[in-house]
Amino acid sequence: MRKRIGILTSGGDCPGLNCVIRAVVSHATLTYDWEVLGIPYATQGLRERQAIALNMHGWDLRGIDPLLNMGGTILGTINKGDTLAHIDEMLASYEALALDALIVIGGDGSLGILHELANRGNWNLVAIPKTIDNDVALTERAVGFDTAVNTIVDALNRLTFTAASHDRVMIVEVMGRSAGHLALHAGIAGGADVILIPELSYTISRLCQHIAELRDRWQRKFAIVVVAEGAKLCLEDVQENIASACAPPKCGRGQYIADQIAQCSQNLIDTRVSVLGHIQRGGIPSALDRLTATVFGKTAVDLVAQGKFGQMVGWQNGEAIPVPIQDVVAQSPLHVNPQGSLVQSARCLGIYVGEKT
Ligand SMILES: Nc1ncnc2c1ncn2[C@@H]1O[C@H](COP(=O)(O)OP(=O)(O)OP(=O)(O)O)[C@@H](O)[C@H]1O
Ligand SMILES: O=P(O)(O)OC[C@H]1O[C@](O)(CO)[C@@H](O)[C@@H]1O
Ligand SMILES: [Mg+2]
Repeated sequence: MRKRIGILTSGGDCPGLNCVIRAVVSHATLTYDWEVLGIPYATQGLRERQAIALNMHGWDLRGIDPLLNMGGTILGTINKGDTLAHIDEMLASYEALALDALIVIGGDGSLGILHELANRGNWNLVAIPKTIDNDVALTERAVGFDTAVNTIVDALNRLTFTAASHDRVMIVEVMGRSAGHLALHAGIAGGADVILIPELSYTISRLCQHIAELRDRWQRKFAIVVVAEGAKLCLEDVQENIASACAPPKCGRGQYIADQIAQCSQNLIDTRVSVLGHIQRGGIPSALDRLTATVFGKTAVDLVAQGKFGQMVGWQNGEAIPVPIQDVVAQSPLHVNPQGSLVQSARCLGIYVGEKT
């Protein structure tokens, strides 16, 4: 019998989601002649029993396929809501839509929620990792991360010249509440002098010392500081700074660090803060994200064809392979390894990445 599969995107949007949808729809229809239903707004669409028929090639009048390079998700997404309160409606929807399988594209948070739903409803679930945070376990790639890194690197390139022209310390706040992959990758690739991430706490005195050293020892009058939104102070500094007018969450991490740096020395240090915010989630997907999205989408459809459910498509050692969603959820969010090559390389290049653990 002709299969009917559902597909949804959940969690924060990112570049490359449409490219996954394109690959799934193309492979499912061309190779297997299945019907593909898009569930809008993730769990909300499931709850409201909404579905849109997706056909091959969302071509415009000139025959261009916009899904290859369009940011965001044509299905819409959500990253909040009390799913447990509406669990029965969602379970009933899967049955009512007569789905043979559901392909979900999500980050660690979404995969946890959908895995739970699938267990309770006995759904045939296949997952694809996406997130600019890159914190999904058991995969070396997640759709959207590469584009976000490139977006930040582009911003750092621009900020370096204006920082150098004015002898300023530029503080650049990037996303990453609990994992610092984005800050670390972009910071190294973008030539940052300081990278502060949730996994490695920093001290104000070492931060100030590093900025002073750049100036006094290396005659560098400007500096680039990349701060993840979840960067953490060392415990002793937390106690001292708790009463500070601008301690997080009263202010963002970037502004807080700018204030601390400005007070570092008698010499006036001129600071400016750029919060990149949701710019990091926008833009057209990079070539790498398009490739990852395409292979992930194709592999997910094959897993459905083979009846291999409860699996996420992961990227390991240059190949797309199935990994149990249960293990992914148990091991996520994936944190930066403080002893890993990236942190060690950053340190050897004279970047302050927080204290050694
Ligand atoms: N579809 C959803 N429905 C309800 N709550 C959600 C949904 N997606 C995410 N959340 C909430 O957001 C929390 C964190 O998820 P998060 O925002 O990290 O999404 P994600 O899927 O991991 O994607 P990303 O990290 O890329 O945004 C979850 O633990 C959950 O509380
Ligand atoms: O503003 P929103 O959409 O709730 O999401 C913000 C969060 O989502 C993420 O971008 C991941 O997509 C986090 O790094 C960030 O903290
Ligand atoms: Mg997440």
